[in-house]
Amino acid sequence: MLRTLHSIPALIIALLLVVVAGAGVALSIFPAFEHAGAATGAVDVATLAARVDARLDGAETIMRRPSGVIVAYHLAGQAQRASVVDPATGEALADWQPPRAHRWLRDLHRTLLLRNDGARIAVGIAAACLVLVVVSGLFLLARRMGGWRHFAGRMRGDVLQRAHDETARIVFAGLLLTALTGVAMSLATFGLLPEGGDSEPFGMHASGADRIELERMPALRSVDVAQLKQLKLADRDDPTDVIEIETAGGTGVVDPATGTWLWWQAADGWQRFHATVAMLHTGEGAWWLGLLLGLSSLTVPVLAATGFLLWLRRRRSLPRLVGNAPLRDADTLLLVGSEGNTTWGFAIALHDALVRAGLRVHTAPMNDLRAWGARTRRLLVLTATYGDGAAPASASRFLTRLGRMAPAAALEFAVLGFGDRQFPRFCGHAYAVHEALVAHGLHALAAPATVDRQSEPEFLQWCAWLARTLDRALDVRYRALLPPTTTLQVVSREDYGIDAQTRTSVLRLAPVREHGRRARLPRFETGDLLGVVPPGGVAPRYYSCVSAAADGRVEICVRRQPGGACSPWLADLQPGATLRAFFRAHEAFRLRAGSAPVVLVGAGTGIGPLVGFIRHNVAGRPMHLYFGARSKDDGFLYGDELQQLVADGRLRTLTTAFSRAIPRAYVQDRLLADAARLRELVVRGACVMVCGGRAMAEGVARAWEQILAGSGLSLPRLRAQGRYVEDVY
Ligand SMILES: Cc1cc2nc3c(=O)[nH]c(=O)nc-3n(C[C@H](O)[C@H](O)[C@H](O)COP(=O)(O)O)c2cc1C
Repeated sequence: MLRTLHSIPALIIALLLVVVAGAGVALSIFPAFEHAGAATGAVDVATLAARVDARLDGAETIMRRPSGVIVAYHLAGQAQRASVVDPATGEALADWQPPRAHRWLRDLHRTLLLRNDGARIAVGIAAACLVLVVVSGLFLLARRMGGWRHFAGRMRGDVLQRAHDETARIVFAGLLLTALTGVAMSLATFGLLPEGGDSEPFGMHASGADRIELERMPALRSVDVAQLKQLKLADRDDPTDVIEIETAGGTGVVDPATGTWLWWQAADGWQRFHATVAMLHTGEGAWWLGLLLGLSSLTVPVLAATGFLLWLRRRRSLPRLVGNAPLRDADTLLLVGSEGNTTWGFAIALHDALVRAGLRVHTAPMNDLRAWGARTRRLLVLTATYGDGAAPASASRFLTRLGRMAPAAALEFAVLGFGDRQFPRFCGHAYAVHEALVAHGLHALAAPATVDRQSEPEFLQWCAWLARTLDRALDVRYRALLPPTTTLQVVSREDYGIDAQTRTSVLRLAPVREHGRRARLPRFETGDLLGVVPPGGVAPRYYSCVSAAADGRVEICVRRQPGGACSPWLADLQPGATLRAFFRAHEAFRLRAGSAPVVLVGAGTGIGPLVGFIRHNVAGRPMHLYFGARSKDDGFLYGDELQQLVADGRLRTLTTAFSRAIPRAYVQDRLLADAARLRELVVRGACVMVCGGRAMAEGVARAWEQILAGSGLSLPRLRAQGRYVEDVY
């Protein structure tokens, strides 16, 4: 609902807003320019009027522009002239004319807003839609960030998602202000808001033919120039004429014979409201605000374009279900909680297997649940987790809806969570759903199970358990929903390791020219994952990228797993061979920006992304590497290059641990030996990046717990701050 509320109006109004906002941007920047040229100095209106009257022949009207510039209309010969005047002397400084570009843009903006009824309605609706888009976008963003508490926290997602979210986070206040004031101005142009200021002066005359000097008029002396909008002086040739004045505080008429008020009406609430709205919308009168609003509006095209691309991407990867039974007929309800859609790949495989096994299955997003089907006997939930253990987009309303539904004691259920162990609340949403279903009276078939980073074996293991529980054979044919792939060619390879069966190879790959299009790599960073589907295979295997797209090639480390589905094939590819692969962002394993020291810990192929970070460390940030291999001559990946990186200062220290040397040592032993130095580094703000197998990562985490003991810091705290990150496989 929130997403629909956000995307549909966003798409409809994006174009219109780009035009209106575009002219608005430029307009809102003009007050800032004008302000730069405004003369300053506090005087009252009587003094200003006297000075102008003394210096300029036939001065008729004095205006103070919202930017502070004073403009006087006076006679020059027979013609009327407008001059910018110096309030300190009343002297004309230059002819005044609004800049041509300003006039043109103002006319365009106003034609859209004021002259043409259709356009006025469209712009009014667009402004209302913008309010909706900004507010719904704000809630969506808060949800993605894991709640309002984390609203200012670190952004996650790929480049496109981050560009959209980060821009929105910065400019939402400016856009909301523009939208709300735009709605108010639209309502006012349609007469739906009162204008205020009901009474008008009528038939006012000077009390005598003799006029006192402007400078001595008490009414004009009581008004500061900063308050002035417009002052119309009395006609010299008409002894009965009066002085009319409009200020920020109200409107009045002054008797030139006495200099006192003939009539005064203070601005009422509505007039003040409209003046404030106009000032907030246009920035006229507050040049810095105009600049801020202008810059926010400038981001509308960026938000529209990135939002559209995100929407398109989500739509393209939506799943297609075959043989989906209506809820009322289904004995099995399969609910899916997903945001990036990969969980749907598993759900479709399970759906098809259950249907083949003779069950009547209704599969739907978790948010679609409104009631239990009359024949539903079991509920299966497959859900991902986002934010800080929160629901993914397609499950955001599930728990609230469940709370409103009737208890269903006859229903049995099982939950399978999809997540990433590197997040502190691994599969947090799956556990929350399990508990809510138990609390709702449903019967749990088992404790929640989990799948780490879309692991096919873990999923198949759960399916095997389900088959036994249902007492049915389940033929699960999983096909990952893969993103578009790129063809890569092996350019070079280096092999490490004595045993040919378990050798590790470093492969360097380059993009290939396809369909006549230039060979180019999609964007990816060091530490992101390269997904490779082996010939005849269905599920991708992921390899950490050593290089980044900016390096112009893809570099990965592949360790042959005897009997493995992908690595023996991949590691045997010779230069010239091609493969198809795709990239997956691995946000949780990015090098933190800044100059704080970095402790890199890796073993085996885990060295890959760590070497990449060091290679890119041209600024010489302090980096300390702990690397575990079998021995100096067996599996010591990048041995020569690491020495070189130490020599040129990109790597501060290199500490190795060889598990097949005498005495044998593991990286965690080296870490503990350096405990005092490492504790000091972390206390001073260092971050830690660990890459390698699970057993190594667990050993390393235990070592860090000991290292940090008594330092006032803890591993969970470092993890929560994003200062202890792992890439574990
Ligand atoms: C922004 C973001 C936040 C995430 N937060 C968590 C989390 O808190 N816990 C977790 O176990 N997994 C988390 N994940 C990992 C996803 O749950 C996991 O990749 C899942 O397989 C995605 O499924 P989907 O593509 O169907 O949405 C997060 C992923 C992203 C991109």
